[in-house]
Amino acid sequence: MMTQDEWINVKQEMRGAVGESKFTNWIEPLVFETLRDGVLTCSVPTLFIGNYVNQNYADQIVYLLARAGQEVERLSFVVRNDETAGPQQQKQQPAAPAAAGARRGVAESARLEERYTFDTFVVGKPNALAHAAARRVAEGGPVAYNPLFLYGGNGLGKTHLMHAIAHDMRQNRPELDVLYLSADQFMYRFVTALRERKMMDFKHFFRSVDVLMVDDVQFIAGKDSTQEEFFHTFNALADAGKQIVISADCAPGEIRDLENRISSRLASGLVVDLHPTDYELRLGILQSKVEQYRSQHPELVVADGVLEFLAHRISNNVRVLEGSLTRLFAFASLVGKEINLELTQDCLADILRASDRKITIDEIQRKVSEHYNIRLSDLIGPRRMRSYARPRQIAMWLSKQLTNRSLPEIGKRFGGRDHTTIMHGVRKIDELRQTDSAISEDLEMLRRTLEQ
Ligand SMILES: Nc1ncnc2c1ncn2[C@@H]1O[C@H](COP(=O)(O)OP(=O)(O)OP(=O)(O)O)[C@@H](O)[C@H]1O
Repeated sequence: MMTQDEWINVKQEMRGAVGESKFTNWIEPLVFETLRDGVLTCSVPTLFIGNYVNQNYADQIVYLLARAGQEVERLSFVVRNDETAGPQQQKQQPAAPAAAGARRGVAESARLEERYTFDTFVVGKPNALAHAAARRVAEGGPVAYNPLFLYGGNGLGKTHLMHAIAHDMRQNRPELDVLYLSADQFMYRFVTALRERKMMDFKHFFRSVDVLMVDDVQFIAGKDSTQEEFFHTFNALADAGKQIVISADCAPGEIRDLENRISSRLASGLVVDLHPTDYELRLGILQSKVEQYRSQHPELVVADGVLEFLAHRISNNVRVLEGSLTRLFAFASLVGKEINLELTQDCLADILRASDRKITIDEIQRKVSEHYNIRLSDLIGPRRMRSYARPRQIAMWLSKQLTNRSLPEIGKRFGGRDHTTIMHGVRKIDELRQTDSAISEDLEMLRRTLEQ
């Protein structure tokens, strides 16, 4: 025989032992129901809580009960609803919404854009690796890349690839619960759960998925409690062998104000970079978009040379490229003309002017030598001291990233060096920026000033 008061005392002792937040999350919701044949039964809002308590706190609770003179061998949990709640049910929110939402499938995650599929994703050198990794994750099997971390600049296709993974899974493995959402939606749900005191539901919701995809994770950097919760969610899922896919605008180690333990966890799977588009990829994307449009508007005629012109002149960002085409299509159908070079130049004058601003290797070399306070001639010249060699490799890396110049062309601008030297320099910096935060910060800073 055990009284409610004795149980409350045990709970209060647990409060002291586990701390306030764990107490609120896990112990407070336990409502004593019966003690029979050495089995203490409590009701809980969700079975998840029961399982969690069993795994993490059962021994401690049994020990405290023994100290209070109660012989308990094990704990058992039943899920309560409003009608069956025990006499001292706390102000716990009903569990129904989370339980019902638990098996929600892809459709109940954030809205997925229909057209963001693998079929509509054009693959080229700059995004081949990211595409292959995304495909592999969508296929499933043993979780080889966990997490898959996709990063790259604006409009390079991160969201498209994430939606493509989700679409693919929905089609081929409908039994999986796939949750896709942006990091700000994660934060919004977290803050709402806190405010409405529904943290249990929140935790249950996120820990019950098979695949978690969080887009633009840089958004939670600097938001302390959201980061913390994200970290726990991440660990719980990863430990349970669930697939996680994350995207951001830069590499894990380069996300400002993101705690180290989180960035190193994010970097613990496969980290893949979507590089700025090159001419071939831009042309391929343009051709594919025109084909898609023409399948519905066969009257559209695009003169020879227009797509090549656009692929040459418009920036890396695929969003800008798409926007240009959409404007051209609208304009052409309005005036009932074919899209030729003249119409293109008229219609896109502002976009073309804006993308005229190209970063040059000269500019990069100047900025880098200023930043490291060395002479331009030393940056380009033959001296091999580390204090020159490292900035030189950084300038090579930036030239590769921010211009469309080939390795031999870059080599020529660095005192006539061979393209293999440039390749070595670029690789070295690629390695260092993963491990050396000073270098990765320098790169980010230089990139920003150059892109202004
Ligand atoms: N390789 C590609 N093939 C076809 N379309 C692409 C490709 N890359 C990007 N796009 C298109 O470009 C647009 C921008 O892509 P997306 O939103 O995925 O970029 P993002 O990397 O998530 O950008 P941001 O960081 O700004 O959110 C989308 O309409 C997408 O369909």
